[in-house]
Amino acid sequence: MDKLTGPILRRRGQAQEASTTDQRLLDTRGPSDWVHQDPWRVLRIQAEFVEGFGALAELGPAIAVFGSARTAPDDPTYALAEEAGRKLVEAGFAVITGGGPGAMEAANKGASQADGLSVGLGIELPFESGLNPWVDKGINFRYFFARKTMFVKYSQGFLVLPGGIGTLDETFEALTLAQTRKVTRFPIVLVGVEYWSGLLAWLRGTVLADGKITEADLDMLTLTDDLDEAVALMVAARDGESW
Ligand SMILES: C/C(=C\CNc1ncnc2c1ncn2[C@@H]1O[C@H](COP(=O)(O)O)[C@@H](O)[C@H]1O)CO
Repeated sequence: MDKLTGPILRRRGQAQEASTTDQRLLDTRGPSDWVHQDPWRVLRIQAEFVEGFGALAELGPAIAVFGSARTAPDDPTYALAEEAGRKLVEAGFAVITGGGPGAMEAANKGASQADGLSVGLGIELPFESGLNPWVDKGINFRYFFARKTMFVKYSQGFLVLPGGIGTLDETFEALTLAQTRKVTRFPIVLVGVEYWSGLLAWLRGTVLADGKITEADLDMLTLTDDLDEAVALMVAARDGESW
């Protein structure tokens, strides 16, 4: 016998519902464990996309700045991140970070103090840190994948400061999307020659040498210590010039 529960068809021994969907909706005495189940989570995930798209749709040109959550305020990289935030604003960009501490906080601080748009895409973590005080427009996400979509959709370039696993994840996500042409090619600039050289040497000496990537893949990355060069690349890409 066919049994239809909403759009779901069940036949031949598939678990049968004892009631219809609308009966269960109207029955307030029913169990509430469904709010913790995956089908319900899909709605929360959708809500994150809707809120993110709604909040960021009119942002204008923006650059994502990635970098370590652990960069201390007395670390020279903190000052560099602050300067990056400021210079990006002076070049006409909004600055998007992960909204957390360290390099994210510094880039938001530089952007905010330069009277630019300082955006933080925070993430709910088991250890609470919250949005840093220099975020002027913030969204808190539960799901990393929804948050990552926002970085890629609303940034015209990525400026990557020294960082750890989170920074590497974000950088390689951008590289994967650019390599597979899921996004238009955009600048991905690693700032910090000493810090990033080892990674680039390994990519060239092992990954490229073993045929797992091409020279063109490596060309997607720019390595520099010079923030002006980094910002100039972002500007050229935004203005449709070759870079
Ligand atoms: C580790 C600590 C707090 C973490 N808080 C974060 N808040 C927001 N975004 C974060 C946080 N941690 C990582 N991220 C994302 O990854 C990148 C930095 O990761 P890394 O491993 O530190 O390189 C960053 O760009 C964020 O998008 C308490 O110190």
